[in-house]
Amino acid sequence: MHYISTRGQAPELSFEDAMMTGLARDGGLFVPAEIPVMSPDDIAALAGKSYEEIAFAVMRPFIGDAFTDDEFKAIIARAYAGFRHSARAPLVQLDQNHFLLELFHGPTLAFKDFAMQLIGQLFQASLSRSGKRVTIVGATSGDTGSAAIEAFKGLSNVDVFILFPHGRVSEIQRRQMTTPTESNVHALAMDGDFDDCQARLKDMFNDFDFREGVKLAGVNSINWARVLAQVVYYFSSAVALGAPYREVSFTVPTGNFGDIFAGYIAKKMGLPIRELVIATNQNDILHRTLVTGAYTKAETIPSSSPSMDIQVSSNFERALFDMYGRDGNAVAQLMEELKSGGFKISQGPLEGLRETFTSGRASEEECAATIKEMAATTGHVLCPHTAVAVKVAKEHLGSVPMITLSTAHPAKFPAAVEAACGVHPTLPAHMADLGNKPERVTRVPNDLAALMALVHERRAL
Ligand SMILES: Cc1ncc(COP(=O)(O)O)c(C=O)c1O
Ligand SMILES: N[C@@H](CCOP(=O)(O)O)C(=O)O
Repeated sequence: MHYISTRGQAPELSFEDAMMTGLARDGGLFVPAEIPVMSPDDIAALAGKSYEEIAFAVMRPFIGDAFTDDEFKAIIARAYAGFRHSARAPLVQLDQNHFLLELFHGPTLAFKDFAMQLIGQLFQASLSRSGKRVTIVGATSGDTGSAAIEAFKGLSNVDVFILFPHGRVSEIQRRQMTTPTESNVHALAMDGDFDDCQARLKDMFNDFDFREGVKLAGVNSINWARVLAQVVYYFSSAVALGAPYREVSFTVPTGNFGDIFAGYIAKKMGLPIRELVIATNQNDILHRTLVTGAYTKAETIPSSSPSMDIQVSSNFERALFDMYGRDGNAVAQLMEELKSGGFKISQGPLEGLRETFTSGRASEEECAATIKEMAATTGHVLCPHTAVAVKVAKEHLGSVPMITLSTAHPAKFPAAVEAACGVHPTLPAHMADLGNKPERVTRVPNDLAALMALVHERRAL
């Protein structure tokens, strides 16, 4: 299995090299040269299997010879051992044909743990084999950062620097990143918004001297391994509801497009998915793009679902690559145009996108009203990201089961949840003392040279 860049100019890499490299050297994102397909019989055979067994069956064809079967099984087992629910990703029925897929039972209470816990184990296995050490720099709008810190804290061969937008994450999200005491963890509160953080991260990857000098690695969903790990729960949930014999649809609260792109991969692998619905908050660039055909950046307006406050939706590039017939030059051209504000999608690719995805948006008022209504009618207290998705999913209910991804625990956003429904969601016991711990954070400017100097200075040699 080889991985190619969405911009067509970088060398093909193996799974392990693509994972350790993060961003391709031409600025593109790695995707598999071919998507392995599972037959209906292969999918039927997943019924009754544990999450870990499904994870092995779904991901194994993508990893090539990076790990033996036994090594990979052990890595998967360690990754999910710390989850607080034996099903790992349980389904909860909301209505006759509407289900929530709860993805917040991992250590940091967000869906990011599914991929980050696995990547943590994969990196450790790879680094202990090679004897190398790496510097991870990540950009977060709230959840990736804490999940990365949890997965890599205390490791002797990794430094982890997390850029988050100052003042634009919830207090719980911030404390998750600023209270760990391990010396290899560096929380950086940057001036600007998430797009600025992600842009500086990509700038670091595109500075080859810096990249080589600090042995830069990335664990955002620019890293293919992140997307791959997220494909698994599409299979586990669809099979639980009758796949391959019954179609299902998914609604996914979307920001950086990694999670819904994982659903797209599941569909390409043969999972019978009828609709993949993109749910956006008021920062609705993806919804507008599907409606108008123009990807046009707007000002990011802070919302109660801060992890989705994004304009430059990184993984959309992977979808465009497929829709443009895997033409790297065409994608490179679009990404060049994006630097000056946006681009128009040609008719054929746009039709492809519209056949593959549908979309919707929820305003702040609609998000709050959904939290209130769901608490009153079902007793389920939703996080704002999930509420955005539930609102949009309800507009797409049809004859097949709709699975809405519930991406974070409501206790990560207590102020917004309490304001919406009057319930103050409490943190699980393992995080109960989060508010009493001292914070350690460095305020940094939105300045590439200053950030690179800080990483150089702080990382352990
Ligand atoms: C809670 C939550 N929901 C939804 C999203 C959006 O996911 P993605 O960026 O993969 O589209 C994020 C951020 O990634 C998140 O943290
Ligand atoms: N919403 C994310 C933004 C980064 O997304 P990623 O999936 O590319 O890591 C967050 O919570 O940080």
